[in-house]
Amino acid sequence: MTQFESTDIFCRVIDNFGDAGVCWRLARRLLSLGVKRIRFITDHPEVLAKLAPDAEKLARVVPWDSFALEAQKPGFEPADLVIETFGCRLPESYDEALARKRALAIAADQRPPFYFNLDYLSAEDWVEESHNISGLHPRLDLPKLWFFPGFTDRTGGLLIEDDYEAEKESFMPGKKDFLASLHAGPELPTLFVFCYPVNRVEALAKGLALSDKPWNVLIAPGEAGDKLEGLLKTINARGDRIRAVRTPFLPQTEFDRLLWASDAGIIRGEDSFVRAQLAGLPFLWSTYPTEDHAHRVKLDAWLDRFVPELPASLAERYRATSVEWLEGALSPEGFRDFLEFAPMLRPALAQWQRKLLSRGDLARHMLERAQNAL
Ligand SMILES: Cc1cn([C@H]2C[C@H](O)[C@@H](COP(=O)(O)OP(=O)(O)O[C@H]3O[C@@H](C)[C@H](O)[C@@H](O)[C@H]3O)O2)c(=O)[nH]c1=O
Repeated sequence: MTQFESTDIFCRVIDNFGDAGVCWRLARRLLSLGVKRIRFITDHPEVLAKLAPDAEKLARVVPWDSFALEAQKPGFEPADLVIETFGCRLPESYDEALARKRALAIAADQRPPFYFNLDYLSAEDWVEESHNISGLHPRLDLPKLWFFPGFTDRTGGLLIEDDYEAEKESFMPGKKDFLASLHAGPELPTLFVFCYPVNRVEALAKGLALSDKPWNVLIAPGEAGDKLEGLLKTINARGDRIRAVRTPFLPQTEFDRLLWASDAGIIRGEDSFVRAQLAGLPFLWSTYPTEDHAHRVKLDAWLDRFVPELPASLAERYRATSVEWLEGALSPEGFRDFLEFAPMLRPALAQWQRKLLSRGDLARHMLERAQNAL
């Protein structure tokens, strides 16, 4: 669908996997929509390599510093479509080359390059006001468009593969085999846990022990997972009811399987949060923790949008559990309660998922926006 031949995506990794995770998912979407050449410029290529061992086959992955030097050389050519992510600030040499390319194109009456800043996801109201707003470079004649992902029609939407539903459908008959391949019990209810070290996994461990069912617990790699695994070992020493499984770090293209195979989840950050919603998985969100407590604002904003989908009997229960989990105040009984009511969240989550799908895909919206500017 695209008239853009080349794209440069700039990705700085603050920490963890979400920055590269979102940028790479965007890159894959753009490739599937017909963008031919992608340069993926990142200060942490090793994070990308973990998420996408095949990245080099699909894009040219370039370390940030060497690219900044490359951009200073005569004859350097910026892409037609340029995507800064999360306000990561492009090398000055690149902005200058881009401004030159733009000026030349305009002088020759040709299509100028298009420049986005793709920002973080939030359900807060201000996002609608800030989305799709153009700003100027402080020094150069170089406009840039601020694009925000989001949950409403007045935002850019979410990254959603065209074949998302088909992939899920073709996975589901093999769900038990997948669980068995992870050494989880194929017949047991399954909880997936991917959270931060600040989150109080003690409540999870004790709540699982209180549940009247034995559970599989798929524990993602990381410090919080190490702690949960240790706690579950102690609990199992007293009863051996919980099947704790450390999952390997799966390539991003396989990450959804963990969600599809689960009955409930603890997810985090931005990308796994979106994927859980697309999967219709009952979850508690470990919002990325920040010192200014913006994580609580983000959670409340999302709950304000989602909770009205729930029947009255569940609405406050889900909101309170979500907030208590984020604030480290959830009791073991509260978590056991979540495990019990999680299946009842499914119909509302399915309705929410349909709404998200109907809003269309962020990458497609970006391409349409850039093309409409021509
Ligand atoms: C556990 C696992 C995750 N993943 C992927 C899924 C996601 O793309 C990525 C995790 O990203 P997230 O869910 O966003 O969580 P995250 O916590 O890793 O990412 C972040 O959150 C952002 C909001 C912050 O800005 C970032 O700085 C960063 O901290 O890792 C795999 O591909 N395989 C795996 O096995």
